[in-house]
Amino acid sequence: MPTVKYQKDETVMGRWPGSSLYYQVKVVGFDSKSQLYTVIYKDGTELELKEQDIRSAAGFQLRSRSRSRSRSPGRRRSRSRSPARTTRRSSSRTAAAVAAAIFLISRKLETKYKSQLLCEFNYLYTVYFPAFQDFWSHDSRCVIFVSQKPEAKVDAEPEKNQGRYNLRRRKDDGDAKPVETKAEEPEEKEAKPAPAPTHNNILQCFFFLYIFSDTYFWLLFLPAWVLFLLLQVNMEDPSLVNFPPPLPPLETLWDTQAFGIVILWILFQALLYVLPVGKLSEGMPLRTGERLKYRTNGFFAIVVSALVAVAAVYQGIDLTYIHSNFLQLSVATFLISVLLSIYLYIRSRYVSADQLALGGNSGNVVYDFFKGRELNPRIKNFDLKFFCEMRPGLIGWCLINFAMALAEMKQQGLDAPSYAMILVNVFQLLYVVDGLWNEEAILTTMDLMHDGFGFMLAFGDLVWVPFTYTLQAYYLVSHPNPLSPLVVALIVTLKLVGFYIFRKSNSEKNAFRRNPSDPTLSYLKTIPTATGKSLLVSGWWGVVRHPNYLGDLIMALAWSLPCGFSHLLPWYYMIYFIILLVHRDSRDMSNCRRKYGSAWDEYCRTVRYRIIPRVY
Ligand SMILES: NC(=O)c1ccc[n+]([C@@H]2O[C@H](COP(=O)([O-])OP(=O)(O)OC[C@H]3O[C@@H](n4cnc5c(N)ncnc54)[C@H](OP(=O)(O)O)[C@@H]3O)[C@@H](O)[C@H]2O)c1
Ligand SMILES: CC(C)=CCC[C@@H](C)[C@H]1CC[C@H]2C3=C(CC[C@]12C)[C@@]1(C)CC[C@H](O)C(C)(C)[C@@H]1CC3
Repeated sequence: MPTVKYQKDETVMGRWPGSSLYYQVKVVGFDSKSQLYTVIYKDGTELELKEQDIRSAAGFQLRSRSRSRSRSPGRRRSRSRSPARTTRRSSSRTAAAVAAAIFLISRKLETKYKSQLLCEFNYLYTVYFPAFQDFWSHDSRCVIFVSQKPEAKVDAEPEKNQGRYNLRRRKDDGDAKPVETKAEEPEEKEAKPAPAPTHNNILQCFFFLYIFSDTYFWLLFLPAWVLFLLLQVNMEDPSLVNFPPPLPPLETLWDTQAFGIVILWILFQALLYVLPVGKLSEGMPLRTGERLKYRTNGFFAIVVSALVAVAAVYQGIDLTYIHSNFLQLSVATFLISVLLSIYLYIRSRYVSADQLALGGNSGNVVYDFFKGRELNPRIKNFDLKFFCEMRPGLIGWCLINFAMALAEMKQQGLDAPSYAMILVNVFQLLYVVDGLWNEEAILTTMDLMHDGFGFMLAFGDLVWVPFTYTLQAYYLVSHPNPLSPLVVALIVTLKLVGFYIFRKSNSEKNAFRRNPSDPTLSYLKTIPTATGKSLLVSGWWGVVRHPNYLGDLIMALAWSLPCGFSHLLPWYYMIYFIILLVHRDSRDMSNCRRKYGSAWDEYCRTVRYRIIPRVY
């Protein structure tokens, strides 16, 4: 191609359709008739782009940096010419609030991390106040930050969504029938400019940023919160106003035996995990195109663990030790999660860029330690993230619940556990067993596909899940709540409804992602996207955007109801879960918006509610 601007095999930056994001692409050809370049993205997606949607890689970096001099008159001119910007600039109060926020936040951090923080600001605001994303993504400081990250997305154009492109679906795409062929159209409609953020939005944003993005805050808060809950549940009258709860002497928190027991438990689970029993499942394709293999024998692991636990009881081993030494066991597990996170951080310094997650590589040690750098840390075939997420904590949760049932019988002199305890035990066991039975499905979740493995997940999987998800059972040990058979029947019905929605919707998406041309799913309507993947727009995923969260929330309600309404503590899981799922939904929404662009907007227009039909 001697006369064209970009040559075959040249690495350039190509605009991602429907957005103002640029990725590194390779030129594979030029069609002189249509004047279109065929380019290939790193994940193998081929697109046809016009010349104006391509930038030279070197010039691009330079431009991004030079644009950072925000006081340059040229820049000011180009920004104010954009109609969307004019609207956004209308509020000088907004600008003042942003400036104040930036100033205050920047003072918190060393200069080196400022730009990272600004991007966190953008991310958080995107999550809480999506309108702000558009506004902020034009800020040059963010451009600098993202352009410094390896393989990161780069936003270089102030005039958003003006790119015209011609899409070609990936050759190997085998998705089910599309509901429309929007992505095949040569021209994309102009996206509506986002509404201008208000002064209050900005201040709220600042508040969220200040509190939530502070990794130090979270690092201290999460363990302290677990400690607070565990101290509360031991009290006769647990309440938020018991603050601070009476602290036991510090030296009683450490117990070598408890530490040994936790280590043995993790090793036992690790042994079950490596046994050549069960299926070897393939994970989703990585950025490199590679697919990792996972030993999905979780169901086998829980069955063996249950048999061992029952055998131990028959051998006279007193499992109520778990109840009476709960605090010590949690402290030991916390220590293990910290040691594991340190190991994960150190090893992540030696892996190639391909193996890093997209978040969590900011260069700020504490932030990266918390978020996790490496995507799939493995020791040979032993996948640490997958193992921790699905085994010691999850199966430990059921073991603890079982021990609480024994402790209830002992403490209250019962021959059998109470109805409430049985319901909590059976419901949560069903949830875990279901997760392990469908273990393959976890390979398509956000955590496995996108998140790095660091303190947050290590602590979440090993400490948070087994020691806070068991609070209802723990609570019932010393707070009996008799239930009539009618109430039992109603709660069971609620649980079954929730479970049905949860299972059906998760299975539908999982089956579709694994094989989009699965004949059993051919009745479903889909929307094609530029990435080659399609979005389900009928069936469960046509009712709300996260039907699986809806089912999960209904189940959570059924877990709390058996504990009654005397205290807030057994409702803690329900409250936490609403916050977690609303946050995850927002995070997922902005990720999908980035990934799928206008196709995602189309999906959101068709399926209007996020989690609860006609409500939210
Ligand atoms: N008990 C707990 O503590 C807890 C905590 C969190 C989550 N969970 C449960 O874990 C399960 C997994 O949750 P998750 O947060 O990972 O999210 P998820 O809902 O399973 O996955 C979201 C992903 O699904 C894909 N997707 C979204 N809409 C789609 C559509 N219309 N058609 C096809 N694909 C679509 C997108 O990924 P791609 O397009 O990239 O495939 C999106 O990123 C849920 O059931 C949740 O309730 C439980
Ligand atoms: C440290 C904090 C506050 C959060 C860490 C989050 C972490 C505890 C959760 C993130 C994804 C969750 C999850 C399950 C358990 C809790 C998490 C790991 C899950 C394994 C529970 C069982 C289900 O059947 C499931 C669908 C397999 C769940 C997948 C997601």
